[in-house]
Amino acid sequence: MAARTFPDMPTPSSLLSAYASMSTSIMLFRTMFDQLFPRELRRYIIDTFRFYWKPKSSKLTLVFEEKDGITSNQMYDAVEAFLCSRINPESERLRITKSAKENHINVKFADSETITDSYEGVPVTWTYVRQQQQNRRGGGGGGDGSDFDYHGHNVWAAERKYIELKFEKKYKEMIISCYLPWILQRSKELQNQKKVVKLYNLQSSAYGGGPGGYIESVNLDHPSTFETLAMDPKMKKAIVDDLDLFVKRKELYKRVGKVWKRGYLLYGPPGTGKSSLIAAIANYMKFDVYDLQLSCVGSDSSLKNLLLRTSNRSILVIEDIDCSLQLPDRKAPIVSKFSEVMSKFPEVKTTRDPMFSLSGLLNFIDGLWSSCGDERIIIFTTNHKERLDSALLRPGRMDVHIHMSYLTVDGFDTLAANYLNIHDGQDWRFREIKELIKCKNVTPAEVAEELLKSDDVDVVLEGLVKFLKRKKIEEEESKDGVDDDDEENEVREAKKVKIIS
Ligand SMILES: Nc1ncnc2c1ncn2[C@@H]1O[C@H](COP(=O)(O)OP(=O)(O)OP(=O)(O)O)[C@@H](O)[C@H]1O
Repeated sequence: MAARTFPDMPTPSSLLSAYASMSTSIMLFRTMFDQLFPRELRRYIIDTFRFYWKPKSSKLTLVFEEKDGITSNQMYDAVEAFLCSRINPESERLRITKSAKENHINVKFADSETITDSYEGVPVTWTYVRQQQQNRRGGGGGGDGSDFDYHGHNVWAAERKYIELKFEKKYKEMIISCYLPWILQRSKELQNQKKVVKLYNLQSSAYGGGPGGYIESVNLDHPSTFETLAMDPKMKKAIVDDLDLFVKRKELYKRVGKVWKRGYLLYGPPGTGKSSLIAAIANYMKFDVYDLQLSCVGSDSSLKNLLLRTSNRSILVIEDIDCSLQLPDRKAPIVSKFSEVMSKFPEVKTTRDPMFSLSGLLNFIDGLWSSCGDERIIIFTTNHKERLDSALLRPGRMDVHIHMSYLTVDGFDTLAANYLNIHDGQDWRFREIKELIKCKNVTPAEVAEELLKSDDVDVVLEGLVKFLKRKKIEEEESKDGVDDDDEENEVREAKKVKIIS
């Protein structure tokens, strides 16, 4: 059979000559283009051409930066928490962390690791990125571990962390208006389930707080809960109800234009459980605690930097406010430890504001959080409420005043159950102990100390009776001068939780 021929097929030699003439034309065009147009115009034409002819990607990438300026990015935190719950068996790289105080290992997303997820059937890809960036500033420094480059600039490495979300462009609306809000909600639920509450120590860099402020967190391993607190049961209930109401009222706060925050003032003698109550609130709410050392804040601006580093759903604690702020007048400047030290060396120039003021603190509580704070609790503690400036106590600043009293008989029942596992009626000495407690000012801390002295219940209770009797005698000896009315008032006050607003 004769071989079939294709008359329209170009022959190899015709293909070769077509290619040769085409390359000659291109070279000719290029030479003309180079000769006719100046360099800048050529570049402009080429860039425009490239812009319109670049193949368009059908994918969109959203970037979640760890920081938004100097404040933390709530969306990044939410996504990070959410992705920890999405780690699957296919993951190839995971980050493992554990601090000395933690008794479990944390498994986290490692850099460059990718996780695929889907929302309403739309596939999305998450990638975690960590980048070392070299920053440069002129002169000085070096003591913070940074280096100098060959121009004498101070160079230090900063880390940029971000998470990328990639998906088909056509789902942009759905991802932004449905998927991301769902992640925010989900991360909140996950946070509520989290077992570990963190404690951050807020102090400015001048006092060892690191370049931007606070030092690393530790787990708040405080065992105190509302069950273990020796406190009037009605008072406990009033506090728990107030906290529950506060978290439920997001919409109300928004509607009336108030910052979603609640201020508590805990006052009472030392050892009555103010710190224990803070820990109980943190454990109940699962909120992290930021302990602000006012005496370690150099100026209004470092206070601002510190407060901007705190996150939502947290408790800001300022203990012993009367000792931290020594001036009763809110307009008067408060010379901080830092300023006090620096004032002794006038030759040392400092770029810091010279003083830190109470009005700075108050403005912050009101102003700063109105722009970037949600679901915040602020707790002040003091042993001397009467020494505080009325500006601190007014509603809106300190909404609930809680008097932490000396031990009550109900409080003793709680301590006995916690420490000795015995209850009222199980031991004949309870009656005598309660009579002594009723007429004596004894703190829960003192009684707790006695209850720890032995494992033998008899030894402990006998020791406690002796301790209380001894205290009674001591107090009676030094009683002269103490007004009975004052004591009665104290007991009456003890039963109060004052909700101002
Ligand atoms: N109301 C209480 N219920 C249970 N334990 C308490 C209570 N008050 C004190 N304690 C015990 O006493 C210890 C010290 O109490 P805590 O530090 O909470 O008192 P405080 O009022 O904060 O004292 P300070 O004013 O000196 O800081 C606690 O660790 C706890 O063991």
